[in-house]
Amino acid sequence: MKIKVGIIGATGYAGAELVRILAAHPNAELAALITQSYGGKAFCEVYPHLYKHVLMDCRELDIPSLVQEVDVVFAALPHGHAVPVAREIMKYGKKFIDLGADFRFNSKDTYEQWYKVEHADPDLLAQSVYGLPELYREKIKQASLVGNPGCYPTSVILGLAPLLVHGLIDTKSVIADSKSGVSGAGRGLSLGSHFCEVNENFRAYNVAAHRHTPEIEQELSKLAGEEMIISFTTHLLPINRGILSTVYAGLKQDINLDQVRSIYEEFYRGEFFVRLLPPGLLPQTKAVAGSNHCDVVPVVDRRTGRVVVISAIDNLIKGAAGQAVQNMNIMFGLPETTGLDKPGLYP
Ligand SMILES: NC(=O)C1=CN([C@@H]2O[C@H](COP(=O)(O)OP(=O)(O)OC[C@H]3O[C@@H](n4cnc5c(N)ncnc54)[C@H](OP(=O)(O)O)[C@@H]3O)[C@@H](O)[C@H]2O)C=CC1
Ligand SMILES: CC(=O)N[C@@H](CCC(=O)OP(=O)(O)O)C(=O)O
Repeated sequence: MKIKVGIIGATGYAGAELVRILAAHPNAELAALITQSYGGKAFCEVYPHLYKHVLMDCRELDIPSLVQEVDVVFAALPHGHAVPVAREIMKYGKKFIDLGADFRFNSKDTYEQWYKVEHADPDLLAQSVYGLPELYREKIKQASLVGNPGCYPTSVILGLAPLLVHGLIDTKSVIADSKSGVSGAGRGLSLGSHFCEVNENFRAYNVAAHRHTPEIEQELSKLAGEEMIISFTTHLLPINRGILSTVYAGLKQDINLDQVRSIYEEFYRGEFFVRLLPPGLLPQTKAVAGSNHCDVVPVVDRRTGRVVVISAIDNLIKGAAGQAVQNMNIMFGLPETTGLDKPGLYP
């Protein structure tokens, strides 16, 4: 039996990655590719790399007909747009996975404050599960509505989780310094994404104001069991895909690297997608590009008493579409790695 899938926002960068992954997924069947601008056009005209792999046309959203054809719907839309769509689709008993920010928050007020839109359905928000499988697998199994994590939060939370669960770091001392490739900004045109603005350039943006800050703080606070506030700075790298986060935190006790590494080994034992790299290797964006892996390495700096954690993901895969498919696999009782077990591309 194949899971019938609809994708709303299939023509964005995250949506197109969903299409690519699901076209090769042995237990999924693409049923509807929904767009706002390309109705009636062949999908492979919008994304030629999928010629001969995806034969469908794009179409516009019509919920009554869509729900007759699908078991699950993914939304890869700008924030604010998924809520009304999820509400209608879920009335028909269909599962819903949102790649945007509309269902990630425990608090409607926090979402509204940072995303500057009203949340149109707080009751639905309360039903959603935060879709980070390595932390919430059991809840995701029961969920009908999943808020897929943001790309930067995935890298920072997976990097710090073992240290927080073991109470090893000073929770007031965390600084996360993250860098992303340009596909993180989506396919839409904007001055900041132009070739001449990005190429041979490197800059910080949204300093002390990035909207992923409260999402990261929400999850770190749950892991720590206390309210956490962090410094979080994002930077734009002149590459297509990839996020590298460098996270600094003060250690609360004298602990050596071997002890820290064994805590990570234990925490991520059995997790295929999170790779604690062996001594001598450090995470890099090229080593995860095209795969659903999150590479992690903690380093103890005994001179400063800090731990430095480096983590890397592909923002479009573990940071978006791959993680969303991982969630779908869990929600439908499939092995979690189905359709996602391929290594990335190198160079
Ligand atoms: N890019 C990334 O690395 C990540 C993205 N995300 C999230 O995923 C979502 C999609 O991001 P991304 O793919 O980058 O964005 P894109 O800008 O590349 O794509 C947006 C998609 O949404 C559709 N769309 C845009 N505006 C509307 C609207 N008003 N009504 C209906 N559909 C609309 C577009 O349709 P059309 O093409 O027809 O105009 C397109 O399919 C966002 O919420 C983003 O935050 C999450 C993690 C990582
Ligand atoms: C490089 C780049 O611009 N990245 C985006 C990623 C944010 C994103 O995808 O945000 P939501 O999923 O929370 O909507 C940014 O920093 O805004």
